[in-house]
Amino acid sequence: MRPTASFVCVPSLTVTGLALQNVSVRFGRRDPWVLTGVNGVLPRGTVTAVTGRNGAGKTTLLRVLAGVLAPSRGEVVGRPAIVGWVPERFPAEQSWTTRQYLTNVGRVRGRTLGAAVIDAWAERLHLTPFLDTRLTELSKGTAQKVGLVQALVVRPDLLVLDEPWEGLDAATRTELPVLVREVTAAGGVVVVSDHRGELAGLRPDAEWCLADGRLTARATSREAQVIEVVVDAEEVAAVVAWLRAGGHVVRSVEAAR
Ligand SMILES: Nc1ncnc2c1ncn2[C@@H]1O[C@H](COP(=O)(O)OP(=O)(O)OP(=O)(O)O)[C@@H](O)[C@H]1O
Repeated sequence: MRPTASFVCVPSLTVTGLALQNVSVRFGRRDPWVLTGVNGVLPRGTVTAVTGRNGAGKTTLLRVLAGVLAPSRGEVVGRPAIVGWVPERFPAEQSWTTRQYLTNVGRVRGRTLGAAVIDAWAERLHLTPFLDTRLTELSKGTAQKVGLVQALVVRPDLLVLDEPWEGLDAATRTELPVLVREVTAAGGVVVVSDHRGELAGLRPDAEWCLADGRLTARATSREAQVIEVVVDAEEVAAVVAWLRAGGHVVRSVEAAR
């Protein structure tokens, strides 16, 4: 049977800010409520972690935020125009090659993604050898990386990541916090779910814990320390950019004594 095409695709709204207002979800009229009256604000330029045990409703909440699931009650206000949605399992049952898929992602989202843009993203996530491979022939981890790229390549103002570590190799896991901070550095909102305690590297600004359909939010306390770093003069710009992308504050740059 010919594989069917499916994009990880979300609706667009042109509004500012992002908040959940009394959001409740159940999947059938007789089903139990998965989320009950959830409220929360996601400020621009921040990372929010959604935690909770298996079945607590993390994926459901993320799908509502991304706009791929309509809440039964309540609403999401201020969803930005460009949303990157990374589902827990990338739908790889499609006949396109990686390059064709990413090109079509751009078309569906109203963007022309030139070969150079796709090549650059592929190189960054070590996907270059797989650009001409059909999605159906990719390993699970490689398909997950395509899932990551399809969300990032459109430069999202809201990036929603559902258990993004699943199946990723060590190099991509290390790169993930840098990718996330590039979105927040541009003023974007990032929401990420986790049930295995892998969030430390992302250094989220807030944690939303789900239990019994309700949400407990808390700001994460991060103790700051100041370090002095000596680098070659020609590397200053690159190192400053890298530190900022990682969410660090660069206080000053001065000549070494
Ligand atoms: N499409 C659906 N139809 C019916 N019930 C669903 C559907 N999607 C999720 N559920 C139910 O909603 C509840 C929450 O599921 P959800 O996937 O949001 O939890 P989760 O916290 O992401 O779990 P996990 O950590 O295992 O991924 C579960 O009881 C699940 O069975």
